[in-house]
Amino acid sequence: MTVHPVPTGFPAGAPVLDVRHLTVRYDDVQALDDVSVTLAPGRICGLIGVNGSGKSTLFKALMGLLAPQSGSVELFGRTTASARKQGLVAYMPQAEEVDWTFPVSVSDVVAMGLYGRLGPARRLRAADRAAVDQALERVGLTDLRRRQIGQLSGGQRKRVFIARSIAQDAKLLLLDEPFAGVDRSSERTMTALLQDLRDEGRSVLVSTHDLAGVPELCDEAILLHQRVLAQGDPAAVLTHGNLARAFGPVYRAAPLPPAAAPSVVPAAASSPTASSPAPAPASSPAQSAAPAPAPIGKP
Ligand SMILES: Nc1ncnc2c1ncn2[C@@H]1O[C@H](COP(=O)(O)OP(=O)(O)OP(=O)(O)O)[C@@H](O)[C@H]1O
Repeated sequence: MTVHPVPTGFPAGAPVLDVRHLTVRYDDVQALDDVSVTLAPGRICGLIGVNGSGKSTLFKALMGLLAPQSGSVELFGRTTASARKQGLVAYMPQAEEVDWTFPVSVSDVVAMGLYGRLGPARRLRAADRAAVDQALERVGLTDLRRRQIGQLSGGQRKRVFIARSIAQDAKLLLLDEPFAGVDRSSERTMTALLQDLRDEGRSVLVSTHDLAGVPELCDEAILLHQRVLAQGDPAAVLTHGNLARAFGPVYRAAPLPPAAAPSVVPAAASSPTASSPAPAPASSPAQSAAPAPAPIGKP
């Protein structure tokens, strides 16, 4: 398959993701405070942070699923709505946000990645069916294509979403904890797959609690704690000092070198409200509406 890593006319070297001064609140909870990040084409960026540090909120803001109080998001130099309409971006929400009982098969879900380019009847043409088949084959799920989506293992479900983004030919993948609940073997398979997609010129923003896997998987990392504490080369970002700032007392009580870090950072690690380096400004306007859950039918 010929892959065009960025849309035609997109300036060479421009960031595919450009977030500036993004601030998001849920009523009295400050989730993101003045977050600015960029991502270049053909890069995998790990998004690291304690539970509650704002990772999922950032993904939802990038997808336009919630409205920030201030700041801007550009994907491929355009609005999120425009990038989504053109199928440039694919999003894998956290597993608990997906209704796995939805009566659709594995191949139905993968085909949903094509909806943006189908007519209102959503009838698949031969080329569309071929794209679904190729995507399923690429993630190793051809044999399970007729299964109801909920009848898959955790790792297989994650691969369905990656297949959907491949069928869609998304240039930017936003993956919220794709390794959660996935065994080591599936994690290795997914790591190789994401690196292949990266090598085709696609970009990936991936949140993970697996600190030990970051240097192998990622070209760069962002350490988030309401604010961006550090962004850059994983070795420069995942230092003792930065990890202690990001993870608080739990990390300080049992510091570990990144290479030997536990595969899952304890969920009991301090929340931003417990050891916030970025206290919420009292004057920020409140956001009362919770973001809409990501239905399985929307790429
Ligand atoms: N719908 C909501 N309404 C109110 N507060 C929310 C809502 N969603 C998230 N929050 C709060 O916003 C903050 C950031 O949450 P978010 O889910 O973005 O963190 P996270 O880094 O993704 O956490 P985790 O690693 O546990 O998934 C937390 O304090 C959380 O409790």
